[in-house]
Amino acid sequence: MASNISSAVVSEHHAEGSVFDKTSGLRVIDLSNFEERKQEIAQQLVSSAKDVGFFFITGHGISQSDIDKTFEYSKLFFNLPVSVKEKHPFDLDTFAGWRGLKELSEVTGTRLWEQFVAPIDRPGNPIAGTKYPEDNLIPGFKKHVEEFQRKSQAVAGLLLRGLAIGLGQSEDFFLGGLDFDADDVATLLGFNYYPPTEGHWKAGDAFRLHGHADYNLITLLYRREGETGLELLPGKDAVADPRVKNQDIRGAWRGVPDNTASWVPAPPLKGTITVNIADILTRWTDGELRSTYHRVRSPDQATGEPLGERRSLAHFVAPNRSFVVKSIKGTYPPITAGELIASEGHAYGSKFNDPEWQRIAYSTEGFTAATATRGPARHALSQNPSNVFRVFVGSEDLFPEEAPRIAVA
Ligand SMILES: O=C(O)CCC(=O)C(=O)O
Ligand SMILES: [Fe+2]
Repeated sequence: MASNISSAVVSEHHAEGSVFDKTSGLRVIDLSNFEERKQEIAQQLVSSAKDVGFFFITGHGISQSDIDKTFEYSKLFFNLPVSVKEKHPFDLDTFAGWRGLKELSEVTGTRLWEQFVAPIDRPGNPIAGTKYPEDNLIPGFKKHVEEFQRKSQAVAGLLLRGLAIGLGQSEDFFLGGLDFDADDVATLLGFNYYPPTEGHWKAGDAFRLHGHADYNLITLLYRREGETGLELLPGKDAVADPRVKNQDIRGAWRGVPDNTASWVPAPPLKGTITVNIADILTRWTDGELRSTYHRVRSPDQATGEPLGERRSLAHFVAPNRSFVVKSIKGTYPPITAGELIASEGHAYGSKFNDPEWQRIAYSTEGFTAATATRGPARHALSQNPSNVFRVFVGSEDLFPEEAPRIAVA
């Protein structure tokens, strides 16, 4: 049984020792004493990975002070002036770098999210030396990112060993591409910053992060207590999405319409890391393990959610770029992890000037009463039914240093 979980949030202890979070229904998997318990852990991991593709882990050994320190670096980075951050722009080939509110608003339709995806800065990396601010601006930042990722990657190693065991493969089956010291290491630490919404929205009817599935192998998502908003769409994943061709699960920067019904809230659970299966693992396992769509909804004042800033850390664990991903049953053609990652980056890049894609991904199709009944959105939507997201870009005062590029009808 998980020891460091508050009994107030975890309800059911099932006969076989499984623990589930009451709010989200997600399984809480205790990784402690992995070597002795790996068969049991393996069964729990595979069950969750096949079912929702999301779960919480405890007994992971990452200290709260390491996590807190990484969140402190997040503050230091995002507090830098835009003129500094934009010197390290998002790179389409490696998925690393900074994406600001203005850029993301054009691609995703939301103006409530800023991201810095931090690489491991090895000399052989094509973007070596280009993605970090000068060390005197944030002393020790790059070094800390590497140390933190090394620890987090060790936890990912346990998860991948467990998943391999549970699938009847050799224990190191998924570890082949995870050489952290190689020059083509591709694992990244995503820093997400969602600005405060207080005074701008009265209800939880805008999205901080659009619905998406992660492009990488497996994600360890670090969140802060009380920072709600993450929602999942069980059953809607990379394989189930008809817009993703069955023979081609690769990054496509797919947006799932945010109006789709049945999003399940998954608030953070004290002492745990949230883990999700991502596209490369789905591809590798012929769709057996699910890369599930998820998003971050803006807080709803009516239900007392905090309206202040929100931050998260997404450790996007990925095989090294030269590693060839071959699906177990041969459903998908072999491809290098580097190509998969770059195709996701380029798909994102191609959205800049593609209004038709934005229309399909984020706006009206299937738009239902679920959103239409919520406060300001309803009114604004009635003014401009063509795109629900555009109605929120009127709040330029949120980001005074950025001029609005999208006209509000
Ligand atoms: O901020 C969150 O809770 C989710 C972040 C996420 O899904 C991502 O960075 O891919
Ligand atoms: Fe994600």
